[in-house]
Amino acid sequence: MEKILFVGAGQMAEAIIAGIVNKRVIYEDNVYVMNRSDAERLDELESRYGITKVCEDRDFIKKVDLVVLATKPKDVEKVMEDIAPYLGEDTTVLSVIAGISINTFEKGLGKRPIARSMPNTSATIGKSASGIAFNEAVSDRMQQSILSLLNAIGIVKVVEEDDLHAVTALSGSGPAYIYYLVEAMEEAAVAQGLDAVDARELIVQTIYGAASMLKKTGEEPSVLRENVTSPGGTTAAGLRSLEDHNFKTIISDCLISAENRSRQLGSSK
Ligand SMILES: NC(=O)C1=CN([C@@H]2O[C@H](COP(=O)(O)OP(=O)(O)OC[C@H]3O[C@@H](n4cnc5c(N)ncnc54)[C@H](OP(=O)(O)O)[C@@H]3O)[C@@H](O)[C@H]2O)C=CC1
Ligand SMILES: O=C(O)[C@@H]1CCC=N1
Repeated sequence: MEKILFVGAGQMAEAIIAGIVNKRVIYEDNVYVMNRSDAERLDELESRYGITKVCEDRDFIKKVDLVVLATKPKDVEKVMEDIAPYLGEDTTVLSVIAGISINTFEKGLGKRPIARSMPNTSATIGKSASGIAFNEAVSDRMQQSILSLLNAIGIVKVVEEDDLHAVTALSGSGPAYIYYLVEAMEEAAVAQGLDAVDARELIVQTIYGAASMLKKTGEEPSVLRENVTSPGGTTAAGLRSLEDHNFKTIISDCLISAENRSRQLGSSK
């Protein structure tokens, strides 16, 4: 793949750009970005990553191999209208937009190679957990190129398109749940008398250590949990409180709400 153009220059576009440029999957000279109106933002991305902004020159879109759509779902109709006339016949489109189906893109952009993915913002440091589905027009070669891109920013699972709603709820939104957990643990620890800075460091290391244990030992989470839990001890007391508050139901409701919202975003188009 030679040239990539990001349409949309927000949080998610930057996370992917940072990941692929820092990992050298593609030279920054071959990465381009455009947005709707925020010129300062394009300058910021240019100077931060050495990539190139595309402003008025819509014909440039014809010259790229891959267009990454990274706008909000509500803007998708307008974006498709804006870029459709300029897409080359074989240009592949990779969406990172939550909820919007491949079928919607085929209708708005014509039958062409389309990949629909769901990365997360940890792409910034090469730690995204992404899901992806392709339409049948994406060649094996292009699939491999796109998978290489997503592998460079973390891990990627190829899934049935419909499962992307669940992936969005799980790993697309997932970092926010973990950050919320950190906020809650920190507030509670400070209320118990710990220094906020110490508490933050202890929490981050605890989450990092637990995630690393899961990854490195390959052990079941329930086994690792039991290893921590002494009979009649502190962990058992803490876990009992989580059970009393229906922790698993809370998490299940959280994922179902997010999945439903992803479906709604798609069906309102
Ligand atoms: N943030 C996250 O954690 C994740 C987000 N996503 C998905 O990524 C997408 C983008 O999210 P996020 O980066 O947070 O959003 P932001 O609001 O940060 O960025 C949206 C970008 O889209 C641009 N834009 C809007 N309309 C147009 C248009 N007509 N033509 C060109 N550019 C346009 C905006 O430009 P301007 O500023 O000039 O208006 C802006 O640069 C969403 O669809 C979301 O579902 C997926 C995974 C994770
Ligand atoms: O909140 C959202 O809709 C987007 C999709 C996944 C993460 N952020």
